[in-house]
Amino acid sequence: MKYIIGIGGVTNGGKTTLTNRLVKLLPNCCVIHQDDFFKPPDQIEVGADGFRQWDVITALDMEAMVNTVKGWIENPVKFARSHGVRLSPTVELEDQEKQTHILIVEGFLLYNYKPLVEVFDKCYYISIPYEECKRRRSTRQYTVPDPPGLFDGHVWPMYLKHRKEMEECCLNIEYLDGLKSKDEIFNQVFQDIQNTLSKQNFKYSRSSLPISLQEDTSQWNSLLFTMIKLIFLIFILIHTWVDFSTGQRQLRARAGPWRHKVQWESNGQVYSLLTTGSQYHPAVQSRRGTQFFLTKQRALGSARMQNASRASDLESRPRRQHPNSVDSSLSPLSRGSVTVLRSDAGSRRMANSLISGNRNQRYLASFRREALAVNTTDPSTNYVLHGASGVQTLPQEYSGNDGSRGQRSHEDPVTAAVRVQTSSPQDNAEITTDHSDMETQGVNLPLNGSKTESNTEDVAQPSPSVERDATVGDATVVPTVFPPAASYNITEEDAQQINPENTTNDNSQSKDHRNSVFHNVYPPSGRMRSPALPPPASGYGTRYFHNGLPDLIPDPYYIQAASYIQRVQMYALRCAAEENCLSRSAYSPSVRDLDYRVLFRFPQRVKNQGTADFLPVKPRHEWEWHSCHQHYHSMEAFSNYDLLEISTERKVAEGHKASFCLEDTNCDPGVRRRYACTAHTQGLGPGCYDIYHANIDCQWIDITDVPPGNYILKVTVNPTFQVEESDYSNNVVRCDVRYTGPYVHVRNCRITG
Ligand SMILES: Nc1ncnc2c1ncn2[C@@H]1O[C@H](COP(=O)(O)OP(=O)(O)OP(=O)(O)O)[C@@H](O)[C@H]1O
Ligand SMILES: NC(=O)c1ccc[n+]([C@@H]2O[C@H](CO)[C@@H](O)[C@H]2O)c1
Repeated sequence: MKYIIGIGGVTNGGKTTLTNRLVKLLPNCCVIHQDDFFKPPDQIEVGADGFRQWDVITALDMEAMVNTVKGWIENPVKFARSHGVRLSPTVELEDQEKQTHILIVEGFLLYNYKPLVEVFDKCYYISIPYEECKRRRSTRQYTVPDPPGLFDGHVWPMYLKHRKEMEECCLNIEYLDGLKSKDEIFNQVFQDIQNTLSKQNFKYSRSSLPISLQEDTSQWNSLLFTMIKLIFLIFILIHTWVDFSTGQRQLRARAGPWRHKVQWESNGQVYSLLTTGSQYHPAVQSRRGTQFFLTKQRALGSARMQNASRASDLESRPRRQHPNSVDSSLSPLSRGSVTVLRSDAGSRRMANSLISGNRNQRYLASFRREALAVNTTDPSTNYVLHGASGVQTLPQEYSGNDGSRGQRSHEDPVTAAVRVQTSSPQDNAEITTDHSDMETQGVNLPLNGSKTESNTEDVAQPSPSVERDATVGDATVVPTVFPPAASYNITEEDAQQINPENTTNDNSQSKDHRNSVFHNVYPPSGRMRSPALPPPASGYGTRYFHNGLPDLIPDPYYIQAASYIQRVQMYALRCAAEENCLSRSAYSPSVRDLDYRVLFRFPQRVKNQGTADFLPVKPRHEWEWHSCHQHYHSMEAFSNYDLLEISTERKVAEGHKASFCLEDTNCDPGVRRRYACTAHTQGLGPGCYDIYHANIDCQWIDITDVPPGNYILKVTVNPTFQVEESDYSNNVVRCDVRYTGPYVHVRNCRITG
């Protein structure tokens, strides 16, 4: 049985407050928030009144919203699971027919869009008078804060207009007085839902609904039977848990082939990868003297010791790793001999993507794609996939090192689609963007739509505007030679000049090959093959946009769209350690390579909305080469990540400078990509976006030492103002973070200046 409830009403009427309370008490209840289907700010029309028209139906991606509702109708169990909604245990055991599933759709413009109106079984509408509405609204901080005069100039007039239209439509709506207390409103609605459901003979489990329904003896018998099945289920779960918790200890005690097990955890789900052990080469001290976390106290026997010496050998030999692949020593998946990948947790829930809290099916595709993209550079690689409960699984970010910022993939969407198809519906992170009080979280299932629209286009599918010509593409032109020490950036045209044949030097033995270990050892002049380029002009040589100033703006929607927790073992974090992406405790000598770090991962998208290129401060010859990630660092700090205490804004996790490689990952329609990290041209042109997916290396805060609680995530771009911008007030995004241990809920991301 499916029951869809609409909770509409005026802004700040108390829709979200009511919804959150209902969700907690109604069984198998999912929520869709209309606010999560707002289009991104730059797609919101500016009216003749000068205001962005937020309060009209075209500001929302209603098609996506309706599709999301349809997704629930098609399969509420799958939907609930994929959005992290806890289902009552009986759902697993009962007939589909007997199950009750409830969907609450909450929003300010629910009853003005016909395709949506048609789905409701029950419509509520909360209203409050003008003064109260204005008062409550003034206390609110939306993702995009209200400019002065918006309420009187746009919000309230639009509310009156829409309400009139709705009333003329003769819908059967139950009006609620939003001036009543929260309790009163809740009791009224809850009672009403109960009555309706019992009238319709909906059957609830007694434990999940706090009213007793008429039950006969046969129902009691069935309940008893269900209880027995439940106890059995709990027994199995405990057994599995005990097995797992002892797993790591056993692993340490054993040695030899097949004993090496890569384990990681994403949003509460544990994954593991068994390898022959031959793929793993322990890290050695880095050239830069970074202290490594790999401990010498490993008790893994002689097989490992051999590996260790092999690793040292490797360090002194040319490393022939494609820069777009992960370090093979850390990446069993990128080699041919990978053997077993399995999901210990059975039905695996993947970390990226859609979310309880941030909600849109189209996001789902894009982030799943991202999550599922495995860096398999070797086509001969075979995978054997096991799902403990028969659920098909694919490797996601099997380690912390699935890709660096220099290795951002622009994956073929077809491949992506295929991968998405093979994923299970459970492959979703639990991310909440609900803007209500953090305590009232419940089992929200927000599906962020608005954000979705643009992000999907930007991430999941190649934007029509993006010109993916060979000179900028990841795999084609990479200048195999470098200009002499000079203070300029190489633009796409420069790259062409340097490598006029537009070919890649494929001889990996050559010292000029970009992957050659000699590449960084020889002075740049030794690698010079092209005529010297003209001396730098001011502005580091860009010939495109050097008038005006750049203006970076981080995308708040992007951050909250795909945040999750990942637990990764130390030895899979070698590059990260080298880049100082871990907190101090990771470098303690007592830390073993099988110990876990807890990583709070999130994506980032930064736009240059200014009128000039954002260019690295350092001249090119001063860029620092990071061999682990195979890219240059062109400025001291491009972006900082911090986790703060809410009241004092004190840092609770040692933030770190985000690893980065500036590039035009994507551009607005009509704007050409000119900077590509893989072509060693770093910069961000006006109208372009520098995108960092949540599953790349170092795209996190190491929160191993942070206790569960509520925090603020602070993301700052151009934190030290090294590069001049026209506006620094939009460089910081703050988000509300609720960290529960296995999960993190990121909400209310906003630009805070
Ligand atoms: N019955 C009530 N009495 C007094 N204050 C209330 C009541 N219900 C909600 N509020 C307060 O009003 C504010 C807005 O509530 P809420 O977020 O639930 O509204 P909303 O209708 O979802 O708004 P919007 O659609 O604009 O997001 C909050 O500060 C909330 O605490
Ligand atoms: N959620 C948002 O992105 C957003 C941005 C700007 C304004 N709003 C307001 O939200 C209300 C509905 O809940 C509307 O009145 C919008 O003005 C929301």
